[in-house]
Order: sequence, then structure tokens, then C-alpha cells
Amino acid sequence: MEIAETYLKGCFVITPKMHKDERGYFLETFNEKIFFKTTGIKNKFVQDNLSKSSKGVLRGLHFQKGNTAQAKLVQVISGKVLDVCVDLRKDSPTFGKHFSILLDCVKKQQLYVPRGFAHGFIVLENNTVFSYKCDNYYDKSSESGIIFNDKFLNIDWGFSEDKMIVSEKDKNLLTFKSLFKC
Ligand SMILES: Cc1cn([C@H]2C[C@H](O)[C@@H](COP(=O)(O)OP(=O)(O)O[C@H]3O[C@H](C)C(=O)[C@H](O)[C@H]3O)O2)c(=O)[nH]c1=O
Repeated sequence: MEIAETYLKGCFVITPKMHKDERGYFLETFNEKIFFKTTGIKNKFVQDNLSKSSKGVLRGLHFQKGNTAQAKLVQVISGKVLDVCVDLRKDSPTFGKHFSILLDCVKKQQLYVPRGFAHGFIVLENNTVFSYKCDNYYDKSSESGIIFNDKFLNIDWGFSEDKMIVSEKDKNLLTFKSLFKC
């Protein structure tokens, strides 16, 4: 398993080691000892989520506020997404900056998104199954988010906006500047 930190402190790309044989393959999708040894982060994941989406679906950018904030270890089980996380830690030198990565079921890379980040993805293949571990429980009352086409964040989703499938909730998310009054 290779774990590499992105330019956003505390955000890591994990490349699991794939053990192939005549039957297929085997890989460890999370190993607490290796993760802690490499990152110094001792996560207690308490909730696993899974969503299935068609090509063009955009979910995000979401986060939970305050002490219900969630760190997430995300991966694609089948299909492909462009995954994006945004640093919302006001004291961070990369506050307002984002990191994007293609996640698919071939390379099977994962992204560790720390607490204090917004997260979202655009689905690039039909029947994409997205799975992730969270280190805090879902709390609907503390849910928040930033509109995916926020001008300040200026995220290139690599997908035509008029072909995107976005929930009504996500179409009405706040802008970065209105959220942070900046
Ligand atoms: C997130 C969540 C949702 N739900 C229920 C609430 C709704 O009835 C239904 C769909 O929820 P939502 O539209 O918020 O699902 P996504 O748009 O996939 O939300 C996720 O999208 C981005 C990519 C994320 O990173 C977040 O983890 C999460 O917000 O599932 C639950 O019961 N538990 C949960 O943990």
C-alpha cells in the first residue's frame, strides 16, 4: 500500500497493493496500522457509505459543520469519478484550495479527505458505485455545502454543466464567499 500526501496537508492518495493470481485479485482496502504509521492519523471509522450513480451525476460539495465534521476514505468500487475535495480550514495556508483526482476500479486508488474539507465527485461512467468510510456519523442537521460551480473555487469538473445531473438540494447550495463572508 502506498500513501502519498497531496499539497493539501492531511489529504492523502492511497494506492493499495493488488495481489493478482489466476483467480483474480485481492487487496487490503484499509489497514489502520499502516495508515497510522504513514500518516500519524489514528482514525476510528464509524460509518461506511455506498452510492450508485449514472454518468453525469454530480454529488457535492458537501461537509458537516463543527464537531460532526467527517473525515472520509473514499474509493470507487465500479466505474469512474473525478473526485474533488476543498480545504475549508480557515487557518490552513491552502484555505479555499482544492485537489482533484480520477478514481476508478482499475487503479483502485483511494482519497483520504480530512475533517474540515468539502467533498464531491462527478461520475464519468454509468453504474458507478462509490464507497467511503466516515469517522463521524451522519447528522442531517449539521449538513452544509458549496455549490459545485462556485466562481471562487473555479473547479474544472471536466464535464459539460448542461449534461450534469445534480440534486435540487445541491443546486441550491451556498457560494464559498457567502459561506465564509469573504
Ligand atoms: C450522506 C447520507 C445521506 N443519507 C440519506 C439522506 C438522503 O435521504 C439520502 C441521500 O442523501 P444525499 O442526497 O445527501 O446523498 P449524497 O448527495 O450522495 O451525499 C454525499 O455526497 C458527498 C459526495 C459526500 O461526500 C457526503 O458524504 C454526502 O453528503 O441518503 C443517510 O441516510 N446517511 C448519510 O450518511
